Parts: sequence; C-alpha cells; structure tokens
Amino acid sequence: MKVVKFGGSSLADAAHVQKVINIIKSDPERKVVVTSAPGKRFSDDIKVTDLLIKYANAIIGKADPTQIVADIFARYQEIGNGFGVSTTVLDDIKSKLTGLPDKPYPNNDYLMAAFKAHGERLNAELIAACLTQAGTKARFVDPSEAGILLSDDPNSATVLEETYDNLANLKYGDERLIFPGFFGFTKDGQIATFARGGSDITGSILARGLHASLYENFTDVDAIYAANPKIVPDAHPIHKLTFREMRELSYAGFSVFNDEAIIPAIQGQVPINVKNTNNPDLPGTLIVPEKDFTSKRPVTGIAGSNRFSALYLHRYLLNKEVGFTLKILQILYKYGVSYEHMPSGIDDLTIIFDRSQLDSDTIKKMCHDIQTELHPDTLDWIDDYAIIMVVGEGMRARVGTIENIIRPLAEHNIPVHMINQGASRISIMLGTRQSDADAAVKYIYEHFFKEDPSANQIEYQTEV
Ligand SMILES: Nc1ncnc2c1ncn2[C@@H]1O[C@H](COP(=O)(O)OP(=O)(O)O)[C@@H](O)[C@H]1O
Ligand SMILES: N[C@@H](CC(=O)OP(=O)(O)O)C(=O)O
Repeated sequence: MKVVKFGGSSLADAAHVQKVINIIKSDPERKVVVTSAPGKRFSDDIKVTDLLIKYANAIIGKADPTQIVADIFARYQEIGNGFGVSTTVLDDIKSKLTGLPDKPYPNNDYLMAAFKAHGERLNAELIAACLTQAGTKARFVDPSEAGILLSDDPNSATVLEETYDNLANLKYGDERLIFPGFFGFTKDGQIATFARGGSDITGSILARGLHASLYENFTDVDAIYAANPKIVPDAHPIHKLTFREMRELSYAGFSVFNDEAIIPAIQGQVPINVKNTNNPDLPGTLIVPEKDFTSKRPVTGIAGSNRFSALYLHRYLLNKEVGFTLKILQILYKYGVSYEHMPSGIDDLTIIFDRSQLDSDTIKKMCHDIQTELHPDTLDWIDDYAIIMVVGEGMRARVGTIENIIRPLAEHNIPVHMINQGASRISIMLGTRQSDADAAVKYIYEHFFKEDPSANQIEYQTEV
C-alpha cells in the first residue's frame, strides 16, 4: 500500500485536480491520499491557507470578512463545478466556511489554527466527492477519526506517539481514504496545525503508522534538484538521496519537502518518492534510508536559507569561565527561545536563531539580560544572517571538499562568517550575509556540478 500526498500546487484548480484523479486511479496501491489546501495557480496568486489567515485576522480584528470568504469559496467552487459535484457538497463547504467564527475557541491562537486547517479539511472533502463523481470509491477521513493527536502548540504542533497506536486500528476496505493534511487534534479536542508546509508531515505520519511500502509526494517539479531551481534554473535533478541528506537540505532551504516530515518516514523506514503531478511518468527523486548507491560527486545538494538571525558575543577568557554558556541558555529558556547552532571560538560565541520565533521586543529583552548578567565586551545582534548547507554522503570519504566550497566564494568576494562541519561529516554549514546567500549557492553549485555533468550519474545497487 502507498501513501500519496498532493501539495497545494497540484490541487490549485480543476485542471490540476483532474491530473491528481488520473494519478490515483492509475495505481490501486495508492490507497491513502493526503491533500493540501488549493495552492497558487500563478506566481502572484494567493494560497487558500493565506486567505484563511486573512479571514482569521479579519475576525480577530472585527473587520468585515465577506469578500475574503467569497474569494475562498470561489476556489472550491471552481474545482467542484469542474467535476459536477452536487450543490449539497458545495453548500456544505460554504456553510462550514461561514460558520467558522461562530465556533468556540480557547484563544486566538486556536482560532487561527482552526481557520487554517479548514483549507485542507474542505479540500479533502471536495476531492473525495470529485473522485466519487469520477467513478472511484473514496471516503473522507477526519484526523479525529484516525486518532491523529498533536501537542498543545496550536500553530506549530508536533505529533504525539499515541497517534501510531491509533492508526494501527484504522480500518479500510476497497475505497481510497482521503485525509486532509496539515492538522490534527490536541487531547482536549482542539484543532492544531503543524508549521507551514506541514501536509508533508501528515503524509509521513500516515506512511509510518499504516506501514506503507512507499510515500509518494506529488508536487510541481520533476525532481529535487541539486540547488533550488529558482536560484539555479538548470540545476541537476537528484535521482536518489538519503534521509539524512534530505533532512539537512530541507532544513536549509529545499522547501520542496518539509524538513520535519522526514522524521516519521525515518522512524518507519518508508522510502519517499518526490514526483511531478504534471509529469507523473518521470521517476522523480527517491529518498532512501541508507546510501545503497555510489556517486562520483562528493556533494549531493546545496541549500541556502535567509530565515536566520544571530547574536555575536565576545569576552576575553570566555573559555575559562565555568557556567557561561549555561547562563546564556537560562536566559533563552526564560524567553521560551530555542537556538539552532552555537559555533564558538576561544573568546567568542555566535548563537544562531530561527528568526520566525522572535519578535523585536523579545530580542531587546534577551540582549538586555545577557548584557547585564554576563557583561560581554561586545554584544551584536545580526539580523542579516543566512545559512548555506553543502550536503553529501560522499563528503565523508573525501579530503579537501572544504577547500572546493570556499574557493568559489573567495573568487567572488563573498565573505563567510562561520564554518561548521557536523560530526556526521555529511554536511558543511556556512554563515553569510543574506544578500550573498543566493550567489553563494550558485557559485558553489557551479564549482561542483558544472565541469563534469557525467559525474552526476549514479549507479543503483538496489531498487525499491
Ligand atoms: N532543490 C529543490 N528542488 C526542487 N524544488 C525546489 C528545491 N528547492 C526549492 N524548491 C521549490 O519547491 C517547490 C515545490 O514545493 P511546494 O511549493 O511546497 O509544493 P507543493 O505545493 O507541492 O507542496 C518548487 O516549485 C520549487 O520552487
Ligand atoms: N496548506 C498549508 C500546508 C501545506 O503543506 O501546504 P503545501 O503542500 O501547499 O506546501 C500551507 O500552505 O502551509
């Protein structure tokens, strides 16, 4: 049995949904289907999830939501009409949408989560109706019925382990099960969502919990490329990579697959196949547990992300002071802030944060506490921070990769603020200015991939 997830770009309109239905129908093993909310139809379109966030904010701010609700409903109506689904189905979608503000919510964070979740919930109901209309037995499954239990973090929840026991009891027959992605329920019965892009996580949870043989993730690109195609338009497709490589690359900017979504697949050892809804016969990219193939290149991919900020701190003899780092961590703990990385020198320390969890007030308070409690000689908040991640299982067996990463940056005058090689030795992380991040990815990519395109060929030793 396969779990198949379709992203928002694959469900943006009736024409795309038709392709999705053809893909589901073409393989009886595609039993469990996970849907996102309708995504962008063109580059400056608005995803339904973003419209729902506007809707929630209008309700919180007591503004008139009529136009936003009409815009959201129009997206479902266009899809439903394309398949001739009954007016009862569309009326039900409309009444669930307009009824959202009347439900009770513990606070505005839960209200926001419930509004966002309806992008996928209503779409899964609609896709089940479209499939039925197209002659394939299909049933919408609510995450509460399946027992998808999440932590009490309404908009960035994590899955609770009990979910997997619950999924073991899920019964299914000859119909396709259509699950909405992106959300589940807390133990108190409130809707909570994963972080943005979290429908990939739902697919991965189901793949583990239902012991799928394969997790197919359908999107709008033919493969995962060795660099983001928006930065390097002709980047090489990666045919196969390992879970660990994917985790590091998606963490650092390969948004094609959510970075947390790899974890349940790792736990369940379910291979993932990223494929294109618009080109389903292509093999796409296979993500596998272990490296069972050889590659002539040390580097598999290069990712870059601007979502970071850093705190730089200098004090002489920092290395001799017992408990210095502990005090910093206590301050971070006090403000509920986690850090991403903490590279250090003899007398200095850089703490790198994911910017999305920080507001300017928290930054000010945190810096104030560090200054007054630890008296650093220098304390600088660096908003302009990007991380570049160069990843490849092949790096472990080779000497001199670091020189090849740094050389193209030096040649193009790109300063590097930090270099960090993890103990796994399959990745090297660099810190740069945000304005240099895309160029850094491009120049490192060109250095490793441009000269010898044949080196990208891989020899498969096993097939999934
Ligand atoms: N290395 C990469 N390879 C392929 N696509 C990438 C990569 N890095 C970023 N992307 C982007 O990821 C997009 C697909 O992810 P996403 O928009 O979340 O799709 P979906 O709507 O299917 O969930 C692609 O259109 C591409 O712009
Ligand atoms: N719709 C949600 C969840 C998601 O995963 O969407 P997509 O599959 O379109 O990235 C979002 O936009 O964040």
